[in-house]
Amino acid sequence: MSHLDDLPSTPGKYKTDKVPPYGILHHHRYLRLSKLTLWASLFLALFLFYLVLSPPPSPSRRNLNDSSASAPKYGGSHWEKQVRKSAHPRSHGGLTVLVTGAAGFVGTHVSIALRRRGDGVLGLDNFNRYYDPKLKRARQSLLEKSGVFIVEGDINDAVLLRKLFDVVLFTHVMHLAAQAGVRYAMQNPGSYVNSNIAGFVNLLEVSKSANPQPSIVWASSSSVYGLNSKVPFSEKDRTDQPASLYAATKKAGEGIAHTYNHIYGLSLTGLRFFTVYGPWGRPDMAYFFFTKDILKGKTITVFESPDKGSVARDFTYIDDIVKGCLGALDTAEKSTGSGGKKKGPAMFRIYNLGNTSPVPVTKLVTILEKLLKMKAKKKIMPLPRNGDVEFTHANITLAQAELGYKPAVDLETGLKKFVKWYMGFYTGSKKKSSW
Ligand SMILES: O=C(O)[C@H]1O[C@H](OP(=O)(O)OP(=O)(O)OC[C@H]2O[C@@H](n3ccc(=O)[nH]c3=O)[C@H](O)[C@@H]2O)[C@H](O)[C@@H](O)[C@@H]1O
Repeated sequence: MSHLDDLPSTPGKYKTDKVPPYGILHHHRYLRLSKLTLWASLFLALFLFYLVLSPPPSPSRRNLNDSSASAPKYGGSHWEKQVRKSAHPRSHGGLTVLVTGAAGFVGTHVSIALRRRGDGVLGLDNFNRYYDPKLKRARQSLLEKSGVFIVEGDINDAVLLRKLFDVVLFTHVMHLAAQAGVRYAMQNPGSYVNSNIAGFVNLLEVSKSANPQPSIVWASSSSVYGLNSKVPFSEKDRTDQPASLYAATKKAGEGIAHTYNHIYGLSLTGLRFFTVYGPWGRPDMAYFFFTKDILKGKTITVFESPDKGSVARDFTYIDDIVKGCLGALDTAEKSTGSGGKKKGPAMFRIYNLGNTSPVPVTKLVTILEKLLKMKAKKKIMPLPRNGDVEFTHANITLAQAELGYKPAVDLETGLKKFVKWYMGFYTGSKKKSSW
């Protein structure tokens, strides 16, 4: 057995042996060992010297989703000024909100709504390439016009997050940055773990250590109901049968959030969104790419359930979702901890934000055909085993009672607004939507 075998596996517990006081043989062996130790120390010193001198790895390189391999785009007095200005509320008593995923679909709408009513909003987004970053950049321009600055960075970058909390005393975090999409989870499972689990934990870690701790509202998903067949879905129903990795990471997020609420006194509110759609939406969602494909004369695939029935979704219009998000922010109590220490129990809430009227996907197609004045080329296919569930239907009693949430837009009205925006944005049609 070499002396190296004696090294304990736990770092920091290693103690050097004393000089053996016996026998010449042992003495020679000791001299050889001392030389070895000397060389090892020299090598260690050089290695440490190299570590001190070499720059830390760029956070963007540690991040699977990041769109750029360049150095982080933050820091400096000009940057800090922009951050402070954007986060500063214009109205007395306004909130100071960090919106993660601000260049995303829901993030853009929520940021603009907050800014319009006088709250301070700072955006954070990594502009990844899950879908066309040009759309995200267009949303960014829109936000800039409203006075919302987006910091380009990742929720996994703890140094950046701590910096933001140093510069601004956020009262709230609206956490919308996530790897979305149900079916893509089969292609890129790591991205879901990276954003929806690791990124969320990173944000919670930084938030729990902040002083004051912010109140956090975050996006969960209707997909957590998975194979639950009891309708409409109520927050009390079982959520232990996810049908996709996406759903599993969103469900994990709810458990993780509960832990941080329990241990650190963070005020946390999870919103289970039900298939959100509307202007500036996500191109990976069916209503969006159906529109694109119908206009191009391309065949669309419409899934049907195993009993040949239609698959249905509780499609929820973006403006209704925004009202639910603002209601959640406004009713969120303060976190009770500070600097990583819990001082008392804090609120933990979960709400469904749906529309309460599921619509078959076949009906969605019929409405689009009418609005686009074009017949869709349809291919009906049995629902593949790709994570999709057959239907969703929200019970919103709780959100109605506690957040004042009241969805008001039906699918036809909402799609009309979406199509108007789509034509204006992609085809340059004159009939542009308001923003
Ligand atoms: O409610 C939610 O939590 C989720 O809503 C959507 O997920 P999903 O409802 O699956 O929305 P789409 O991907 O737009 O699909 C809508 C419907 O169209 C169907 N579909 C989709 C794609 C396709 O080619 N054909 C088709 O019939 C799906 O099976 C589904 O019933 C979002 O994409 C998720 O990010 C979100 O978390």
